[in-house]
Amino acid sequence: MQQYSTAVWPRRTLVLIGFGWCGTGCIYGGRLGPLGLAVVQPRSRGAQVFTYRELERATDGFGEGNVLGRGAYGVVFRGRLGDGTPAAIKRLQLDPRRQGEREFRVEVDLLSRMHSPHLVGLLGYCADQSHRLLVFEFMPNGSLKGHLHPVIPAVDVAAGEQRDARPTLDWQTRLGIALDCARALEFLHEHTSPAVIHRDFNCSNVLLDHNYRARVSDFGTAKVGSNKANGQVVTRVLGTTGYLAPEYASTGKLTTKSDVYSYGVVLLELLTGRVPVDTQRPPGQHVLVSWALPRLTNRERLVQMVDPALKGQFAVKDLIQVAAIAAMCIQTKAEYRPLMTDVVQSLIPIVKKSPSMSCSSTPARPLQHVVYMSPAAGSNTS
Ligand SMILES: Nc1ncnc2c1ncn2[C@@H]1O[C@H](COP(=O)(O)OP(=O)(O)OP(=O)(O)O)[C@@H](O)[C@H]1O
Repeated sequence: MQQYSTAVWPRRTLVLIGFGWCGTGCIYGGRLGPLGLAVVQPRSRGAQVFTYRELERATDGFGEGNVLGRGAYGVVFRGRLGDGTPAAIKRLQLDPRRQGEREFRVEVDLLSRMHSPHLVGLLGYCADQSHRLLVFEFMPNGSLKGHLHPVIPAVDVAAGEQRDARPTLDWQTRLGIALDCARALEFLHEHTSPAVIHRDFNCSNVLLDHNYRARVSDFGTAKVGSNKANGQVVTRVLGTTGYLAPEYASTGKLTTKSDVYSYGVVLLELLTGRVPVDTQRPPGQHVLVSWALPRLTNRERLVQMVDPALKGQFAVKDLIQVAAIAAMCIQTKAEYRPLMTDVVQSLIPIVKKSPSMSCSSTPARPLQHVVYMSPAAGSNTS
């Protein structure tokens, strides 16, 4: 029983009490609401609770035309809430082992407490009978993956189209995205106590707003670390192929440095436009990290490995600096990888050169700098 997070909805006001886990079950305190939430007085703005009917209305009955994307745990729909707010509504598919239920609880619990302009905000949720839905801020430019690695419809491939119709992200936009993501992870690792380890940082979990500013999403598999250095915990290996830090993949030993490795992979994707694992490429080029590593420290080979779409947009001096950051992040030895604060500080002067990017060390929206968390919160058994 511990830690408080707030959840507010128009008619009833909630504060979650003891929203924690004990083995496979949950412990709650106070008078119980839909999720076992205790009904008490408001403390701050938080996530709204929606009924299934409200979200059904918001998405025109979860129509196919409103599908924004599909992930491992469910389908995401575009919607408009009763007050007109645009939203992305994720309807979780609960499997027989109720895997989705655990992700739902972790996501509601963590995002109700953590507020940063670099994380996708949770507007609310629905736990009506067996329905589990999460309501997020709508990010009009979708995922970074959709921009870097667009899926070309089969019909366009047949017609000889090589690329998605959307313009390719330019160098400065990519740098800005790299900085926003670094700040998101810095917030989780260093401004939250104990640290939160995202555990599945990859380019499909980076979403872009109307200005192509990035925010990190998908906290369903996140872990709250211990109070040890880097919040080390030993856990079941979850995550996405190509992004897993070697020590985590082989031993399950998870630290904030596992996220730093995944960040390095995303940085490589931004630089090269390549996916982390591509078995269609010639031998020796299947795994992005192994292909890129020797090139990152060789000026000539480095320039050649950059996404051809970025030709003529960058100064080689800046490229070398970004490559050096990527090389540090993907080091095999976790302890040699930098802290995300170091990454942020290294990127700021490079991004600053662009007049279009805001890169003051104070974010545009006030950052809630320290969020004290119970170690049990988010400590899902997986
Ligand atoms: N807040 C949002 N605003 C706009 N689009 C979103 C939002 N959240 C998700 N999407 C879209 O829905 C897609 C699916 O998201 P989801 O989080 O379910 O899965 P994923 O991250 O792509 O994959 P996985 O769950 O396997 O990690 C995203 O790739 C994105 O295109």
